[in-house]
Amino acid sequence: MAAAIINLTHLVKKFGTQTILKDINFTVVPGQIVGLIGPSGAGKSTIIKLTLGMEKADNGTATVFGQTMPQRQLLAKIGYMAQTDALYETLSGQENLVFFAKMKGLSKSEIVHEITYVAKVVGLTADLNKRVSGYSGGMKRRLSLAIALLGQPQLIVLDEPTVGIDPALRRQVWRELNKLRDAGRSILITTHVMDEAELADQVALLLDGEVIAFDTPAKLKQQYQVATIEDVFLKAEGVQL
Ligand SMILES: Nc1ncnc2c1ncn2[C@@H]1O[C@H](COP(=O)(O)OP(=O)(O)OP(=O)(O)O)[C@@H](O)[C@H]1O
Repeated sequence: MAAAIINLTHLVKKFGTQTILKDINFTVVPGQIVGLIGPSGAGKSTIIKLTLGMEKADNGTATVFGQTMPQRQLLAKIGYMAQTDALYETLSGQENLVFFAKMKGLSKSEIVHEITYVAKVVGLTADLNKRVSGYSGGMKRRLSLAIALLGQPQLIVLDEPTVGIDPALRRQVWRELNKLRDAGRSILITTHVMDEAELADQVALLLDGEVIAFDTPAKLKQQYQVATIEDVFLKAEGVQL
């Protein structure tokens, strides 16, 4: 098995007296899409922040490319889309993309090529010259996703990327994620959309501070004797089906 790109071992995170994450263990290997699902407030974003070194664990380790984050030299290898957009509202979509492409250290010719590609993936080509302050919520999410994809990063971490994205475009985004996975990239994605979780290679089911299941969607459905990932989720929560 290829070396893990993300490796989470016995992660514990507390906020005040509340233990949000009790013992989190899973890996993401090259050429794999891992979908992290769990109820609202379960700690999905917190896992991502611990992974990327934006929060500090109370116990356990999180490594990315074998190192504890943050590591400046690894940032160009990672595309991250946060749950809340961090965009320059007074700049156009194009100007935002150029800014972040430069931050990632892309060359002038790469910038032109990469912006054309990512804008097409998220369906923003025609809107690139508009100011972001005039974008809808969905357009802002799409721009954030485009920024995460810039520079063909080896690891892509997406926190609820398809909120506010219509079904046709969501499919297009997933087609692209599959292509990136097939090219050997690693993708960690959190989602509330259960039929989206079915598209991941491995699903990590987060409940009560632990990953209670980590398997392919097919195996999870078999294990829980249900037809959909939504039902796996409900059954795991103890809901009578
Ligand atoms: N900086 C913080 N200080 C205190 N509590 C926090 C902090 N960050 C997160 N929490 C709490 O930790 C819990 C997990 O939050 P988190 O955002 O990781 O959940 P989530 O699974 O991503 O939720 P959602 O799906 O609604 O985005 C929540 O109860 C939240 O209120």
